[in-house]
Amino acid sequence: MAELKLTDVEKTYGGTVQVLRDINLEIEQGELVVFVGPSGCGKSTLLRMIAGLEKITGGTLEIDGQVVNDVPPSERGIAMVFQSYALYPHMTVRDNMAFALKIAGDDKATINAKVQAAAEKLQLENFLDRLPKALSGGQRQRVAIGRSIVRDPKVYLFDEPLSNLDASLRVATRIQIAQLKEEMPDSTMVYVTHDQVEAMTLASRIVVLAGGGVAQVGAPLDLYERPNSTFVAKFIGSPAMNLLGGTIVGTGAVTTVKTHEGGGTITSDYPSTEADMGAEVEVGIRPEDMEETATGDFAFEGKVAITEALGEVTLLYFDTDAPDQEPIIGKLPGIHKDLRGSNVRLTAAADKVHLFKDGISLLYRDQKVFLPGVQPH
Ligand SMILES: Nc1ncnc2c1ncn2[C@@H]1O[C@H](COP(=O)(O)OP(=O)(O)OP(=O)(O)O)[C@@H](O)[C@H]1O
Repeated sequence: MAELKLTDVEKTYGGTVQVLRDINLEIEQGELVVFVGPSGCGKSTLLRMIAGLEKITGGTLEIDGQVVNDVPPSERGIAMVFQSYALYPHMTVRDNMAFALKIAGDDKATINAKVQAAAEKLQLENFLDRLPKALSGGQRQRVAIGRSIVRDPKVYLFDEPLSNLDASLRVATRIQIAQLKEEMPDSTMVYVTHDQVEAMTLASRIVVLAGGGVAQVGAPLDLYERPNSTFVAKFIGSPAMNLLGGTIVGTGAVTTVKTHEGGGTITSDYPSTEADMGAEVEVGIRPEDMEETATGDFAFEGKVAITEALGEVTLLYFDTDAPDQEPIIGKLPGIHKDLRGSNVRLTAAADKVHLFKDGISLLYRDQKVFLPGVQPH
């Protein structure tokens, strides 16, 4: 039985403004599911509906087999960790963590044991007698997580828990959350973030939300390797996947495409049928899958307008002919500042060349794909 089951869930504000629709998701016990999507797509709203902080205006939400649409937050068996920690400033770490247990009427020995166990999991044993103001942001967030752990909830909900932390603390706390999840393999977690690295590294599955619906659900590397639409292709991965217009000139078990910009010919492992001959498609190649070539097939040839040498890699930004076309980006290992101003041909292995028709991957054209009417940014 799914720990969390959302069936045709929708959210309408004020009877007219629909922000989410047709949300169908099953989250199994032990999963860590991450919601990502462009700003305003409804990630927090969906999380808050699961928590019971926001009314569900259509569909059903089940936790552990029980419909909980009208069950108050405190009776849902969930714990929510917010970006803002929400600690009581005048209470020590120990008292913050013990608070909910005291309210619930647990005895002192039980409370102490639970607080101690949570503090050990979160490396907070040495801070139990401090006030929140004497802690770093990362430590405060761990106290907030500890406050959830002591309650042993069925589901943990995290709403951008790391977004108030600076870059290095963010990395350290992200790794602690990953370790914590490993120590609690049976706990179910739902996590909202803007951060691609958090999504890719923490998630067992990612839910890409956009335009009020679910664009794709899958394991992080599935979404990276087999995005179902140009939207997901551009949203997952940084810098974003390049999309080149092209015409199919060879069909079968592999597909050959002549590209418009930069006039190359490239082969993709995506299969096609004879009926696809001559079809207009978009060829997707990630910057990191582009290779420089002097001979043979290539996807794109152009003049390098800008180089960004980052140390281990160099990003090449190409001039494109079409005024509304985003720059084509290549990411080559090593330092290549000298390529600025020169003509470069880029190619990619056939298994790294994605094909999309009308925004939908050729691999997914027999499936229902939700195409959001918004562009990722
Ligand atoms: N009380 C409200 N009344 C009307 N519209 C609302 C209300 N609360 C949120 N919205 C709208 O619902 C949409 C989803 O908001 P939500 O905060 O869930 O998005 P989000 O994906 O979490 O965004 P972000 O990534 O920027 O935090 C937004 O367009 C927002 O303007």
